[in-house]
Amino acid sequence: MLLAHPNVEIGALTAGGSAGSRVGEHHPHLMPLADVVLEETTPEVLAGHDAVFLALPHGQSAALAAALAEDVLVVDCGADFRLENENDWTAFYDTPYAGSWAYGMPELTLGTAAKQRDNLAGERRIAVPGCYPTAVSLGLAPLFAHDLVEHDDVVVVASSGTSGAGKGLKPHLLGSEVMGSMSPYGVGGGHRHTPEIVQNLRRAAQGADDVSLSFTPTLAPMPRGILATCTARVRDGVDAAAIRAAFEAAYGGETFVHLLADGSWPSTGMVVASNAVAVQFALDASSGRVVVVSAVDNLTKGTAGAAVQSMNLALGFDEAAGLPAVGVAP
Ligand SMILES: NC(=O)C1=CN([C@@H]2O[C@H](COP(=O)(O)OP(=O)(O)OC[C@H]3O[C@@H](n4cnc5c(N)ncnc54)[C@H](OP(=O)(O)O)[C@@H]3O)[C@@H](O)[C@H]2O)C=CC1
Ligand SMILES: CC(=O)N[C@@H](CCC(=O)OP(=O)(O)O)C(=O)O
Repeated sequence: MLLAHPNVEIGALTAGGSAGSRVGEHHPHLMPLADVVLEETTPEVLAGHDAVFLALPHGQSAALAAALAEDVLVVDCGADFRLENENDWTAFYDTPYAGSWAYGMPELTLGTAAKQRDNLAGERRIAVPGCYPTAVSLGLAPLFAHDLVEHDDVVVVASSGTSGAGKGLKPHLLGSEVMGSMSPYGVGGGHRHTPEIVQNLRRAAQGADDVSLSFTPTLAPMPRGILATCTARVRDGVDAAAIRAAFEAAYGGETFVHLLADGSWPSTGMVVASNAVAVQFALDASSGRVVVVSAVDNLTKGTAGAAVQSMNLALGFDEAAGLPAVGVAP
């Protein structure tokens, strides 16, 4: 995305164990960068850039960021600075709590009158959201902002492609284990994205402290994409027109988040390789629940796209610069 960005010149590209090798050995599709040699990830190598993107394993960003100048924009794709509450961090991560930064989800509605993008202009430290929290929070936030659902009866099941787990070797992620099979993980409140989603829904509901969530991730045999199916109990008297109005108020003017036309449902295929979010809902009158389905590409809107969009806002560029607004088909 940065290669296609009109305001960006790429500087140092750094790595861990791969330092010293060529970009083309790891990412052959990045042909213009094929012969660039990856450097060590040190404050010295990163110095002198206007913006630095970190995409390190959790817990490794804080020390590096602290060694970078305060006027340099640092965008962290890891979880290190996403959570405001130290107890939430220590419950799910095993490194010391490092604090929280401005949260890089511009379209998150904060009540009915503000968006998270208002908090990103001019920022120099930004935490990129997790991929599941992106799909789930953008799907549910308008309902919380407009007070249409009960806060304490939210159930989410979401499927992710395997690239969500990174490229490291993991026993359950061998091709032969994943292909032709779907499986749950982190069941029973065990996934570290649960507090991040709750934090976002609380922000949407302007600080409500009674939000609770049952979240179950599942691994799907596809390279990329997340499909989140979210349900919540609607408040008395809430009808489909009120729900549609809430989504239209939240996303009517957005470039990347789309409430689909009636009868059309999100799929991961329709957002692959784009920064788009596809959302649709149905009111299930028999159960008194609204069902919201949302789809994102975990590697675009779910990480790198959100990082570039956040940079654009922080540095005053066109918010959509360099970002693919539509995906590829078939
Ligand atoms: N994949 C996804 O869908 C999403 C990922 N994220 C976050 O983005 C970050 C990167 O994710 P992803 O690319 O999938 O993870 P990977 O595990 O695929 O890559 C992590 C990279 O970090 C490098 N690295 C590890 N330790 C160091 C170090 N000490 N110094 C410098 N580089 C190091 C490794 O480089 P080398 O190979 O050279 O050792 C490796 O390429 C993570 O924080 C992840 O949580 C966020 C949202 C979605
Ligand atoms: C399929 C898969 O394993 N997905 C990852 C989520 C990746 C991501 O967005 O999250 P972080 O940035 O918080 O790592 C997981 O469940 O841990």
